Amino acid sequence: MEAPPVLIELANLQFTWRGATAPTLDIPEFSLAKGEHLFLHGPSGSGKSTLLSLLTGIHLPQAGSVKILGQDLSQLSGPARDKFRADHLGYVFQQFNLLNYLSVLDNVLLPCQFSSQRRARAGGDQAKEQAMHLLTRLDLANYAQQAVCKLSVGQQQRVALARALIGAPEILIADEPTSALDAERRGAFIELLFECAQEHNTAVLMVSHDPQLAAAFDRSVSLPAINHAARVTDYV
Ligand SMILES: Nc1ncnc2c1ncn2[C@@H]1O[C@H](COP(=O)(O)OP(=O)(O)OP(=O)(O)O)[C@@H](O)[C@H]1O
Repeated sequence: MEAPPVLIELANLQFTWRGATAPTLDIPEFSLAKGEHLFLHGPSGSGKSTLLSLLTGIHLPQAGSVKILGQDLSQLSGPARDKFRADHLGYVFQQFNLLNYLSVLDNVLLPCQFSSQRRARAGGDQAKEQAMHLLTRLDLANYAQQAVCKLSVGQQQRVALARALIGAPEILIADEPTSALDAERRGAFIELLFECAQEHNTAVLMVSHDPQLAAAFDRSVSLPAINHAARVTDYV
């Protein structure tokens, strides 16, 4: 059987925050294949959020390459990277980042406003139907017209998932998406996330501190703690 296409490919990546005494990230290789569910973990400060900011093209590495769907992000201008992100990446944030003054349905539809590709894949003028399908799947259909601020934390989390998946982005990135949920609801949320991602043919890269969640994933990658002392002596 042919290997599934590679969606994310990092090679010889180095990134150092300004003023840091050691590279924040030094990753010889890293990849995510189509359909894969990858768990990324590591101690606080190991660079998980920094890595996500490179995968989403918010920052660029000083060395090496970040290729998403074969596109080297360093070759794109800032606005082109913003468009590329909106077209191909769904993102679930730790604090959800929902717009409180909009309804649940309008929050879910937001990516279709920023990306014509996502809108087309969501059915164009029928995007509302895909949004309602996702909301039904996530047990939120009755809340579609409610303001998101009236929802519980778990419900808001599911709205954030629906928003990330509308228009079937190739990659879903979830940054500590379960940290606001209790242990029981964490497992259920991950299960739902996988099911919905599969329906939309979306690969999943999830970051979490919680090693107990790793078992549910195809593969785990661990970022080591940044050893400033050791690196500094390296340079002496
Ligand atoms: N904007 C920034 N400017 C300078 N240094 C930064 C910046 N953001 C992060 N860092 C530094 O980069 C290192 C990695 O931080 P990062 O937030 O990526 O780690 P993390 O693994 O996501 O941590 P946590 O699990 O606590 O969220 C830390 O030493 C941090 O102080």
